[in-house]
Amino acid sequence: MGRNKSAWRNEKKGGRGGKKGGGQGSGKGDRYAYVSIPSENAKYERYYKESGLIPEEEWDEFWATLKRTLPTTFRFTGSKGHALSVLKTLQEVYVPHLSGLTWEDQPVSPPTPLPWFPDNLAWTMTAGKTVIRRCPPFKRFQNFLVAETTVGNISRQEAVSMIPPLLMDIEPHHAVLDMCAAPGSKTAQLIEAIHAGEETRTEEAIAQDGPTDKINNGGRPTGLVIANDADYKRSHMLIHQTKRLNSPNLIVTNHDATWFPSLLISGPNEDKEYLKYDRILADVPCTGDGTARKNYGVWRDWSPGGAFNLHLTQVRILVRGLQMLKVGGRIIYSTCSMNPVENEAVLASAIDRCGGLDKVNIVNVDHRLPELKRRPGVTNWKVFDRDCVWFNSFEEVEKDNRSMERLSRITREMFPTEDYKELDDPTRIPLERAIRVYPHLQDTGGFFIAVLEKKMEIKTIKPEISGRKKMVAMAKAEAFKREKEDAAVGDTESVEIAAKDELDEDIEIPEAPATPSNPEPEELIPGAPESPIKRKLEIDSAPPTPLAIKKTKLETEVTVESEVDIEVKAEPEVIAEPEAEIETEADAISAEAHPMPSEPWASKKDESRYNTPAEGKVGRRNGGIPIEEPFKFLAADHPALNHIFEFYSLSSRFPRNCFLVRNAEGIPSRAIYFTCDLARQILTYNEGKNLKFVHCGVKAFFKQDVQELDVCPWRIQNEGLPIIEGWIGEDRIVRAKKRITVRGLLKELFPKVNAEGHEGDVIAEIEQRVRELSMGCCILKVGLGEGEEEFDQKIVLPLWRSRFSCNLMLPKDERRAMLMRLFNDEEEVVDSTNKNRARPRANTNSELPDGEVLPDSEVFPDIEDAAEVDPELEVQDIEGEKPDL
Ligand SMILES: C[S@@+](CC[C@H](N)C(=O)[O-])C[C@H]1O[C@@H](n2cnc3c(N)ncnc32)[C@H](O)[C@@H]1O
Repeated sequence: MGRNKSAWRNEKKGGRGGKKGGGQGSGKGDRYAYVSIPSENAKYERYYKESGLIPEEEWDEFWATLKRTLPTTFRFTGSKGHALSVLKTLQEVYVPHLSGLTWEDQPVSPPTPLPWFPDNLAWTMTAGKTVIRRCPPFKRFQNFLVAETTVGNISRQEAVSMIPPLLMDIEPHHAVLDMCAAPGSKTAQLIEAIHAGEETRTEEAIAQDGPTDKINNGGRPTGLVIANDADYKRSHMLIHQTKRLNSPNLIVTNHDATWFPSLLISGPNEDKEYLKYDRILADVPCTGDGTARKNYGVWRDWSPGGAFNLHLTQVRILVRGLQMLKVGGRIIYSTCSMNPVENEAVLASAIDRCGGLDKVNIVNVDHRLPELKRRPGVTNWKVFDRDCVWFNSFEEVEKDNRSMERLSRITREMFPTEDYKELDDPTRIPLERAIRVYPHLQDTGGFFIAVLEKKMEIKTIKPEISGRKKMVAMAKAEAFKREKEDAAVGDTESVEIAAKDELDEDIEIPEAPATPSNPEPEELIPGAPESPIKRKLEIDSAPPTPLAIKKTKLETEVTVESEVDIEVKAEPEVIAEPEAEIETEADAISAEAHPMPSEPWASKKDESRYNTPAEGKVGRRNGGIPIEEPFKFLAADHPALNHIFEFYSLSSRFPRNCFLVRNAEGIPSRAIYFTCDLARQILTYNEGKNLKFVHCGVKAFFKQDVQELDVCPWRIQNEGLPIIEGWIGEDRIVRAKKRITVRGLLKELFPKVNAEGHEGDVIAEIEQRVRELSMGCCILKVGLGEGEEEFDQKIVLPLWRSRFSCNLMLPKDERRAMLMRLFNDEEEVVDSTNKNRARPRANTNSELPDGEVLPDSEVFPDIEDAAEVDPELEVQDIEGEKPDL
């Protein structure tokens, strides 16, 4: 945020330090002009120039590309049928209008698909911000992108960041762990993969007869994604980022991935066992030096020591992931760094610790994504120390006579061993199977990816040699040596033994990662506001908690002992903060999850999020530790569920045991959430074990104030609708075919039920059917029509039948997105009744004229969520909030 702002401010001022011109396609219309940020860092340049990683003949192009602003890339939500129709709109409506344009006499390119991404589902766009804001066809395109992003059909994501999930081959039954998930762009892809093909499978399942549906689970996936991040606030960004996907197959956790706890689930014989994952993503914290094209902080803060700091944490995360993986399962290790110390050295070290190639190997993925230009992982590299001295081996470090403090963080594991270099040695680790993506190859950021497969259970983990302990040992040894030399007595052998003892001791107690009481040297952790380096720092500088104290012991368990399933015992109880409240908090700190305010298609909502400091709405805390509401499952025969199943004639094949609420009493007082069976097992079997679950479940039903006793107060939430709609009985369904009906319902709030034959009768087609319906929630199903006036796609929307009107329960931004997509209508939604303006303070309907029911939570979703937790908050917030009319 800060970085980009300053970058653009600099540009307006004429810039400082940035080079001008050059590069392919440079011109006013394209982004291919050097941006005037100080894209200079002598050490960074020297490191990559002298590293030998980039062939000499490619250097100029590599370096020039790194200095250019990254093109904007975005992705369609592949698992949603809806999103595919949005892709069609892009291809058939927008691209033709954006082709062949010039701006200020310069050609401007239309968006094009990323050649290596399957099914044209990801696109790249080089048009600059000025063009997007000022050139009318691009401006219209921007509106389209904003609208579709808001409703979850499009996600803005850096191109290279899309690669790891594509190599995971996730299937709907997989248990997937995303160890370092925030802000969640890859998590979204993992969730989409879990839900791939669900729409078709569900339709087939619904069409089947029969009382039970155990085998195909009603078409729903049986797998699960667990998205974890060690940073509490960032773990809540995950909720925000994934919310648009409405997945019941998601749990968000907040643990340090180096000792991610083992989770109990049902075993095959009614017993319990620890969950092992089919797929794991370890997209670890890194220096992020491949992100210089979008992260100004890299230019400002890159230093050779950054990689040393992170190497050990990266190894530990990967080793813990390998422990938790099923035999035959795959873990993807990735970073947005190009430095071998954070990449190949980590792979080699983790494989070695796990027992070598018999246990874990690197999978050859050369044939995958054939259009992706890449370079193989390196088998030989040098290490550049903080004084910009190159070392070819650890022996050279040991011989160096500069102060130990200067060399302390360099460990043997950071170097290639001789056998990596022997390409024909079948026992060496095939590091060349990893993927290196360099910016100049396909106009992207720099990235590293490796796919690892677990071949056998890992029984023992080889210990690590800690840099810090080594430093102490070596410093002591050196001091001792000097002492001896000074005294002209002593033998060098005893000095070596002293050092060795320290190193051995190190094996017993691995080094704890940096904490406030164990800070990193400042030079090594520069704090660029949005840099990944800063992100690491944020975690390290979190207030000390009992959790941090516990770390050392648990890390010892992970890295030294045989594979022990970790059960967290000593952490203080952590209870969920009310989600809505935290989302607000997370909104303010979101650095990466959303388009930056300066992004041309960042929505207003996103911009305000960035402009709002994280203050005011602080969640409840217990001694600095966030308080989370527990997840309580409703009994299958709970009266609220009985009422719901009866009112909506919900099929008996729809599972009743996966509904939950978020309060300690387990009372369905406001919202009822739905999740999958594996998530249910995890949340119930691991309850009371101090695990930090921060999110699970899709809001399926919400309790509405109703005027009459026989009206079911449980209305279907829009986010839960896709999961439930197919199982609802005909009694609560209104069917339509005509475009005019859909448009009218989207365009107008509270259209009259009794306007038959009068002007403004927007629901003529369904009026009779709506009159027959009893009051309350129902669903509108628009079928596949063939006539000219009919719709050619399926739509299902929640509808509320009031005494005098029927109203779609959709937030305005969703109405706008649909109006734009389906009818190319960019005009405002109308409220012909004007009733919202006289909206009462609280969300009671009794004060409304004509007995209308306002779907409050749809108009004010955050407020209602917050109100669920604290009734006082409800009144205060509603008073303070201005309806967006
Ligand atoms: C490179 S980012 C992950 C990006 C993410 N996978 C995505 O695609 O949006 C690294 C994340 O790791 C988190 N992190 C840092 N140290 C961690 C640890 N020890 N355990 C778990 N997460 C950690 C950071 O908070 C940060 O969100």
